[in-house]
Amino acid sequence: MADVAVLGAGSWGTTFAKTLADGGADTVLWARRPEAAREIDESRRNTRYLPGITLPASLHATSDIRAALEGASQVYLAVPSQQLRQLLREHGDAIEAGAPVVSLMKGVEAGTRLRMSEVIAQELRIDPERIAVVSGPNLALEIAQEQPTAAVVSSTSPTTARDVAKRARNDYFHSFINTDVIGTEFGGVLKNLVALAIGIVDGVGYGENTKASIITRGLAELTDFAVAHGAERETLRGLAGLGDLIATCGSPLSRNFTAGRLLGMGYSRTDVIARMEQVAEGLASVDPVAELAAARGVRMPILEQVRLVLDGAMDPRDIAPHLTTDDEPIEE
Ligand SMILES: NC(=O)c1ccc[n+]([C@@H]2O[C@H](COP(=O)([O-])OP(=O)(O)OC[C@H]3O[C@@H](n4cnc5c(N)ncnc54)[C@H](O)[C@@H]3O)[C@@H](O)[C@H]2O)c1
Ligand SMILES: O=P(O)(O)OC[C@H](O)CO
Repeated sequence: MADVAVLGAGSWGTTFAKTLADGGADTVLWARRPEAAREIDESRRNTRYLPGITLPASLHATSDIRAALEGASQVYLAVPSQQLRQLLREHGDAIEAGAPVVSLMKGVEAGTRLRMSEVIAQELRIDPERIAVVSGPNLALEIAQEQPTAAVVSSTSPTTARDVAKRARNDYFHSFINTDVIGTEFGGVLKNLVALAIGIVDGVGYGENTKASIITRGLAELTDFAVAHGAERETLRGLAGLGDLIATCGSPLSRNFTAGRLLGMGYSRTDVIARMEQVAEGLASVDPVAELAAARGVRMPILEQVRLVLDGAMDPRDIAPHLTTDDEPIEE
């Protein structure tokens, strides 16, 4: 029995489990594939997702999800967003009563358009005060290499946020806290969409002016969207907004940037999905976010263009920080 359980042994789940274990938490990582659990447990490696990284001996792995959850006083979730509901439906009853449940994910559920904390609350029927989310400029491999990094832990309960932040920290990883779950979650979701746009720009071969223009307008766009849904404007200027935009839009480690780059090079949506070996959450979040924006009347020209490129309805070379139909100057 471990004190802390992490579900999902991809690049982020494994890195976060290492981060917790390096901070002194007695941690177990659940991997769907038995061979992945065996490799982590016996060889201290997860070669598929974290090449070159040696995992701490104190971190244990199992493919038995119910054994992983037994006795865990905190549960961290790191599976692709579209898979979360089914996982909780099948195994949520094994989560210990009262244990905080923490989303490490950055997606919106297609169809329901719900954020991950909302899916958790709905499926587990637990008090939102027991739920936390972690977000920020957190490219997994850099953290696994123990490069100094910060994130923000958000919960409507300051106590839950503090309890999680105290565990999720070590010499190279620091957790700040806030109570703006909406802003923190939407920051992580929407930066993926801007990263897709920047990847498209890169794939086309445009330079830094175009990228800086789109990142800056992207920040305005995602802030308007989040605020319209109840977020605090300030959150989007923090680690979960601006911070994550800088990391994700500037790094070839980002899967969303990589997916966008392929689109910019002329690959179709289907080809891009087929070529991605890890999850690029932005691809599944584009439509639900566009639907949410339309419902609240939020103008999102960058998102709209990414959507058109994905649908094959726009030449990637035409992507710009504004819509070509924008004739009248608008306020910055
Ligand atoms: N990788 C990062 O740098 C990073 C950083 C911050 C947040 N995140 C977020 O973390 C979440 C997970 O991303 P990741 O990078 O670990 O993805 P990944 O593609 O590296 O790994 C996904 C993991 O989920 C497992 N999985 C897939 N389908 C599943 C299912 N139906 N049930 C259970 N497990 C399943 C896979 O086997 C794999 O172990 C995403 O929402 C992502 O946005 C990732
Ligand atoms: O690889 P991405 O594009 O999913 O980005 C990973 C993290 O969210 C960066 O903070």
